[in-house]
Amino acid sequence: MPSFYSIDVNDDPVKVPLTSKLRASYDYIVVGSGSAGSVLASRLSEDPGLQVLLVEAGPDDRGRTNLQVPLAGLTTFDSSLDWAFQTIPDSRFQGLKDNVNIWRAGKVLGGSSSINAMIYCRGSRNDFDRWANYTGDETWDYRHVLSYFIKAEGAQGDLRESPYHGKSGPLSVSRGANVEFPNVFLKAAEEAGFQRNPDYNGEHILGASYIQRTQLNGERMSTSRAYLRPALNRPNLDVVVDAYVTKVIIRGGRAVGVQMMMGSELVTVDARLEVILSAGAVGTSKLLLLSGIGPFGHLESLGIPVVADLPVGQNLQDHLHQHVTFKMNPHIGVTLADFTNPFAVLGYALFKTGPLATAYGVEAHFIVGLSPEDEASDWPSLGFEVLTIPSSTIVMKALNYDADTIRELSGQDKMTNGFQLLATVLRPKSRGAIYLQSTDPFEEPLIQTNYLQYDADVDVLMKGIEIAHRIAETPAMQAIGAAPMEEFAYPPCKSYAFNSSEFWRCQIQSRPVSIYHPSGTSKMGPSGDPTAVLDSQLRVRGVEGLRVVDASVMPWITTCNLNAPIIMIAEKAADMIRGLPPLSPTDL
Ligand SMILES: Cc1cc2nc3c(=O)[nH]c(=O)nc-3n(C[C@H](O)[C@H](O)[C@H](O)COP(=O)(O)OP(=O)(O)OC[C@H]3O[C@@H](n4cnc5c(N)ncnc54)[C@H](O)[C@@H]3O)c2cc1C
Repeated sequence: MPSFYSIDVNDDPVKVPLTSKLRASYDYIVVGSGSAGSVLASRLSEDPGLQVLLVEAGPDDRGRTNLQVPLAGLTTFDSSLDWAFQTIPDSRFQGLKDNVNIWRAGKVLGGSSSINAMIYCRGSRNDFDRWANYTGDETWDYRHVLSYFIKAEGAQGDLRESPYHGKSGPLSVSRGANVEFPNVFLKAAEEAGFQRNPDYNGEHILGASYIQRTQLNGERMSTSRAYLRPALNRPNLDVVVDAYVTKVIIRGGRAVGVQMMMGSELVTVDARLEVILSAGAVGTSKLLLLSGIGPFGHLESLGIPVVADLPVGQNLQDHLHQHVTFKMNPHIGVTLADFTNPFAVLGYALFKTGPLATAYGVEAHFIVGLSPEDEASDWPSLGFEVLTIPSSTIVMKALNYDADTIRELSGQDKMTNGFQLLATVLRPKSRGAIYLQSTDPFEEPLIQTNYLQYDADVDVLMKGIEIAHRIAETPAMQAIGAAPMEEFAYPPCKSYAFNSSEFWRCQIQSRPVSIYHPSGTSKMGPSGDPTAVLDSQLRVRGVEGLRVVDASVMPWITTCNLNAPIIMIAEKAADMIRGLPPLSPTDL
């Protein structure tokens, strides 16, 4: 990390100490401090009559500049702050090192919200209406959950004027272009026949828009910063870090506590009311399975006594993307050199804008419904994250491209100006699963993605590639010299004519990459549905005192990024757990 990054952007100079002494028991134990867990711990401990423990496997996030300066977040990949889960090798994925996807996930206070690209996008109205129809619980419909999105949000700038946005919640959301390129992109999208959308979290989601970010004054707004730090002084909230939960203790069909490793010590803490798992889709699946809650046959094969026979780990969904990469002439985006460019660093230090304020270079969002019905009902199936940064060895390593590709493409590090359109399948048909390898809680789980199981998912990516090229051919793009990067081909695909459909099918099949949205592995559902793990109050079926609140609970993945909906889920869950009535629905 260059020394320039010693700019102090820590907003907690007092550094309230985290808990050092554990009590023997708490009313609620929340496992995992990510997008969901930090929200829950904060909201539950608003009631001074409740004692709450938040347990996090990773360290404190405060004082770490790379978790605060948006562009520097890239340096967390493959560091001790990244779980870097590996999927089961798939021989189709020859363009990836060892044929695996590496799933980035935050292992630190704030979880993945501390290392993500900060895009704030709630999803389509239809996503939530479908959850409500399926569960039979109307409080999951859009009009109800919108009240929780609004409660969470502290919108900045012009967003505050919209009734769809919240003004006084803890989670700052800002928008703004930090570099010039998104202006060109939005003009080009219009020239290609797509609508501009002034606010994809407003009345409609479809269209091309400037990005909205979980950011305040150019700094990252993780859930740790937004929710946890203001609550650290509460005497009824204890937070332990570097504490790895190994199982939920269940006695007589009731969750009564957790077991965790703290250093070399195995510690047990009791829960008087509930244990709440917010360890992310992978972490929560592992913990439930280790605790005897999962598919009977799988648990039995490992010799784990079965507490509840439930489809934990099944229904795994993720958003998969294909990079489409272009060069351009002017310096109107972000370049690798900006990391150390004194002007960029000084500009950020003084004004908190410029390339360093962009998270991984994402500056615009472009969301498309591919059929006339989806267009009419405002339900996307294809999305683009618009990255104003060219590809590079750093990016390719993060995506786990194989050594041949990285060697072949290493010349790109010298390329200064370029952009990437990440065509993403937003409503995947493919379903994967998470299993245990063994009963060792420290062993990696088995993650079977089943990516591209259905041609329909490949077709969405193909359509995305076509649209990306259409946009690059517009007058606005031609004026900046936009041109596809032929040399960005995965070597075996070079035998096909560049840009032919065979070429792109080959690229997609050999190198499909996640945007790190695993979800759905402990879905909520209606009573009597054997495919559901939770009821619509997020309680684990057949076990008392145990809930799941994180990405796992989604019956269907939402059609945009996941941080915002997970925060909404946690806000809503906090009211359920405290026995408060749900917020009234909006009339929007
Ligand atoms: C690199 C990256 C970029 C992304 N970009 C975006 C984006 O721009 N916008 C967006 O909306 N979404 C984005 N996402 C996705 C989004 O951030 C995640 O979907 C979301 O944060 C997941 O929330 P969660 O609460 O389910 O899990 P997490 O936030 O991952 O939290 C789980 C927490 O549990 C802890 N934990 C796990 N196991 C244990 C255990 N056994 N004991 C104790 N603690 C444990 C983990 O360390 C972690 O802190 C991105 C994700 C990544 C990784």
